[in-house]
Amino acid sequence: MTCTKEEIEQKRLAALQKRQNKLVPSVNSTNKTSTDLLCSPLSSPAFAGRPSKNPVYNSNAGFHPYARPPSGQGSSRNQNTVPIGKVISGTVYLITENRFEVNPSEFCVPLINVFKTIPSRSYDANTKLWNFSVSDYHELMKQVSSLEPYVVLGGLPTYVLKVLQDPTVDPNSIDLSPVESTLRNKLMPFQEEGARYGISRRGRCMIADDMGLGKTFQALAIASYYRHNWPLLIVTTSSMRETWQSKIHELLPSVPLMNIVTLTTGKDVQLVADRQTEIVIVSYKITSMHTDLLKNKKFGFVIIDESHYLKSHKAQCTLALRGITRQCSRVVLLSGTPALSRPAELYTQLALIQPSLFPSYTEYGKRYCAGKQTTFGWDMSGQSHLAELQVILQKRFLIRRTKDEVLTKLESKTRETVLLDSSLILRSASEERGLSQMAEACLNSRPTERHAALLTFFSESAKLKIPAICKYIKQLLKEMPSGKFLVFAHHRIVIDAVCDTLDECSVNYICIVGTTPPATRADLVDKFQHSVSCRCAVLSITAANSGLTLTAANLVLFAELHWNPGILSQAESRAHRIGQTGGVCARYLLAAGTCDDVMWPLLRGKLTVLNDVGLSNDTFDDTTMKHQESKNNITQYLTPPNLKNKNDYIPGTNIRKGTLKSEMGASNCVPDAQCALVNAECSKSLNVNKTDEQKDDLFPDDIELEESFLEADDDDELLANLDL
Ligand SMILES: Nc1ncnc2c1ncn2[C@@H]1O[C@H](COP(=O)(O)OP(=O)(O)OP(=O)(O)O)[C@@H](O)[C@H]1O
Repeated sequence: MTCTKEEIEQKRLAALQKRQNKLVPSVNSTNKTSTDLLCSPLSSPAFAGRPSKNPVYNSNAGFHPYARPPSGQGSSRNQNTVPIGKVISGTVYLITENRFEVNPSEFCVPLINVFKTIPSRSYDANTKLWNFSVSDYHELMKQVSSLEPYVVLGGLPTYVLKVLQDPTVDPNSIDLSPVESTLRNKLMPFQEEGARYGISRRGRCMIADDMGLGKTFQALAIASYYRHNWPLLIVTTSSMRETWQSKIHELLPSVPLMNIVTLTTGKDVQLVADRQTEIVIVSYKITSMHTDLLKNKKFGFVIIDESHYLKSHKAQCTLALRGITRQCSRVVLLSGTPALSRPAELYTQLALIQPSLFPSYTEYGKRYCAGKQTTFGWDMSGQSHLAELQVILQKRFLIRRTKDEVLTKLESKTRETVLLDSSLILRSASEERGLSQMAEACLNSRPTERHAALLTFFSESAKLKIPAICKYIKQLLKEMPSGKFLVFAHHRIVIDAVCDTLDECSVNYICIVGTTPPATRADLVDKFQHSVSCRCAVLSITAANSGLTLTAANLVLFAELHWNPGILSQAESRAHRIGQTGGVCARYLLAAGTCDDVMWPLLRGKLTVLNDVGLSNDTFDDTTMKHQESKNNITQYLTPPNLKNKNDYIPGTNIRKGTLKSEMGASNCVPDAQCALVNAECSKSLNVNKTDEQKDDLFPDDIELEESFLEADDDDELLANLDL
């Protein structure tokens, strides 16, 4: 038997009536009838001054106070279709330290009327949302509660309110005289400010300054200030242990060398337990191997260098450090790139600094990573409420300065891309088809399959790029007869090919890959920095992107990309840091039709997210493009035509949106303005403001990606990343 429309509506009303009756106890006024409840918001201050007929009357359903008033007042929706029992929800989040915004699920007159009673209200015509002063937060929430249960706003989480109310210590009031004078006298003014910040946070913070700004100096200054809390544990990458030891020796001469233990093998274990040992320096790997030993030492101060390695909250090393830091009073994290690609990567580090601020990873992810539950668990690969996260980071966790801000004498870094000569990127028709399929798999397959597709594409592209890379380096050596430069690559075959080319051209160089022993690295760096004849450093992107100072170079070439913008930024900073006396150019060698075509726009999108949360001021947008000399027509740079999906292409051209070709702009067929628009669209579709469908369009998890990436790597860089 089927019901008529009227019968259905009657049943619906009866059900609603029942539900409203059930709601009675949860509403403040227990004496109200269900009809009162339906109409109760009408008597709230939000409706003051409103004509009594204003609530939309539905002949079947009665008054519905939250439907938008009839036409002419903004909404095109049919008022009569709004069901009585509908609840208007909304989110509240910070947009600056002093203001918050409300984003209701839909237009709602009573809510707007409440907004209009708040003195600090402000309407943003761009977002079409209302925002208010934080000082009016409780007042607004109190007034909105009078609209319950029809309007329910999710307020600011308790931890956000706690951060806002935090009594702050003025860093300028801190006296640095307890810091050992040798170090104190060397600190630059911004480094003093960093040390003061750390002390004002009671020794629990992150120094997130740009690479090469002397985070080591600042961390040791904070540690020296809290010397009464030692023993001090320094956790760093295996290649940086010796550097830390020599810095301590140089900057804190009052610590006897015999009281510093650099734990490299099991045989030093006894020394850790020794009572006179004041400082222990360990790698991440050894931290996980000897967790109990380190816990027993009861360190009072822990420095975690390059803390962005702690991306995964489930990794063994993270768990070990959680146990060790929980029992100590001071924890200082150091990273120039705390999140390499997305907000989810920050959680582990933040939880080490303040274990109890965020209730859980899930809560953090739901709020700041647009966390969504999927059939495979939570997807935390997105981003949300970035402005609020930025406020929390700045108020509670970290200090970050860029080179531009503090090293005014340091010349700026420029970034260029060179489109390699495609006539040298030889491929047969079947290889061409294979590449097209790989590109298509990267862009269109399911996220789980996409990882593998990208890895295959990456390694196939490496082989193809080699002749063009080598030709470019030969050309460069001719055009630049003097001056030093760095060449970063990932695959061993590319690194070997670059070394062979340098040998062929009789160029003196150093090479650092994952298997280069830490002790040898220091000698190689010394040779590059000081030997006039040594012109080039060939470096593995994964093994040598951090910790090295190679300021003798003014040019940094990237023969291959990496999907992590932070890794590339770190690598560029080997040359662009304190000690650099000239300008630095970072030059990316790209080949159209290879995986560069997929990775370049991906990188730009990821950087945009980090900019939004205040963890990067970098973009790849201002990169200028050059061409390696070629006899061939530019049309060969087009992405293979069989990949075409009409929506992915610039109308009227063969150019895929956001690809290398599209970035070449006016020179070939796309007017500049159109090109800029396309690139903007492209970065939007990559990571920023993603819709659910677009999210599916991304490589979801760098951690997983990197693990499989390392497995697929034919170089010993695997060790470099695992033997941290
Ligand atoms: N106050 C200072 N006086 C002299 N040299 C300094 C000072 N601060 C930093 N340096 C030098 O600048 C270089 C970079 O310092 P450091 O390695 O501490 O930077 P960082 O921020 O930790 O870099 P990264 O993020 O790349 O590890 C080093 O060679 C260091 O000796």
